[in-house]
Amino acid sequence: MGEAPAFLVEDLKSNLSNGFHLKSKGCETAVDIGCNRMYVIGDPKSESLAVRVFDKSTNEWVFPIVLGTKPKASRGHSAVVLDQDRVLVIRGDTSSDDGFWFLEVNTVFVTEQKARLGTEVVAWSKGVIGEPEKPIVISGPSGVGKGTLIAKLMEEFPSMFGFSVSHTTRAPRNNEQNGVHYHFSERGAMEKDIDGGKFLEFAAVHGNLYGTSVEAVDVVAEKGKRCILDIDVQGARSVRASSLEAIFIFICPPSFEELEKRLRARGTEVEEQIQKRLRNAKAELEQGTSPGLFDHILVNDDLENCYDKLKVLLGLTNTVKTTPKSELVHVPVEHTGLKIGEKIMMKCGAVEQERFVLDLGSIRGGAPGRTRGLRIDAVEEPCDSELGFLG
Ligand SMILES: Nc1ncnc2c1ncn2[C@@H]1O[C@H](COP(=O)(O)OP(=O)(O)OP(=O)(O)O)[C@@H](O)[C@H]1O
Ligand SMILES: Nc1nc2c(ncn2[C@@H]2O[C@H](COP(=O)(O)O)[C@@H](O)[C@H]2O)c(=O)[nH]1
Repeated sequence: MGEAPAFLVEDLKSNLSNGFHLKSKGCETAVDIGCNRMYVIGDPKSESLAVRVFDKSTNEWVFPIVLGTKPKASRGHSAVVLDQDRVLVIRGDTSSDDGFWFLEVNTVFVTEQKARLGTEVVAWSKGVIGEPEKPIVISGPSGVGKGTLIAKLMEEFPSMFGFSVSHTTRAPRNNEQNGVHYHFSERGAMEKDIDGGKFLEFAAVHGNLYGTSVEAVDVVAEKGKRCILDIDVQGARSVRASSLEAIFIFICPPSFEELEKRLRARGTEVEEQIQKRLRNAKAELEQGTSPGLFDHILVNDDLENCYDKLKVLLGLTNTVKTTPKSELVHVPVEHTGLKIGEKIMMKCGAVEQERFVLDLGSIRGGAPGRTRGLRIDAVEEPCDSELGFLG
């Protein structure tokens, strides 16, 4: 689909038949993606960018289920239809690290959710400039030492890594805090959230439900940190199949006997649970060490030795690496975006001196995660006149 810059609510009024009246003013943007569908983004009463759909074939409003972390309402926004699947929403008065959001209306993920939920669904995916470091998925049987290794990593590199706090229906252990080690949840509430599409992955593990919410990963990314997920093999397989590109590491015990010893020595499980976890460990070890799922396998024999190997494969030896921050660009309240091929030509401000090009040519991912690989390029002067847009 070609260029389709945003138009404001006044335009929408004149486009809608049957005298439909919109009460709100100015804070809404309507985009027509074809197929008799008009998406209205924004609502002055809402703290986030709300979405509703006008079905032109029935002249009725549809209020979709909105999945993903929603962008906060901003002082002005615009929208550019990218294709029949996605709309790029540009928030005004923001910096570029929170300025570009994708509203997915027909992507594979959204289509699946529509079929599953039997209703209209849209999903937000935040646009990330550049190539952030991939999240790290760590799996392995219970008691192998995943948590111990992760704790060491977080302690040595506190500004670099953030832990994805999972939800679980398991009861907390004595030393565990809600919201820190897990979000301890009622099964019903967790199942409802799973049905509502709030989870990136979930699995029944040792008789309880565990899952990674999209928000858990977003919270870490929001802090500019690299996300670590401690999840079981089933969860790792789901993440592999999702749009989240991650590094997958499987931790093995030196022997089954040692695994049992560690699990017992930890003293957190009753005998029945220990037996269950050891039974499950056999299958996990088989799946985890078979080719295809994990990128790296580490044997946690001597803890320090294993930790050193983990640091080597994460490129952390010798130097404390900091994630390079791409240069931030300010997106003012007044701005316009025009789609030309894979690029969005941005002109900013009342006098339109600030200009840049948002390059979508390498984007990947998308809901239920983030859309990565956006690039901001400076505008080269000759293209102003060629494009007849900026000059
Ligand atoms: N290399 C090691 N040698 C000896 N003991 C270890 C080693 N690594 C971890 N441990 C100990 O083993 C026990 C289990 O470790 P940890 O709790 O980190 O396992 P886990 O894989 O996170 O388990 P779970 O999946 O049940 O959360 C802990 O008491 C920990 O101190
Ligand atoms: N699929 C998922 N597995 C998870 C998640 N969070 C933790 N886990 C795994 O569960 C077992 C048991 O953990 P415990 O804390 O009860 O000992 C362990 O293998 C974890 O890796 C999750 O969000 N999804």
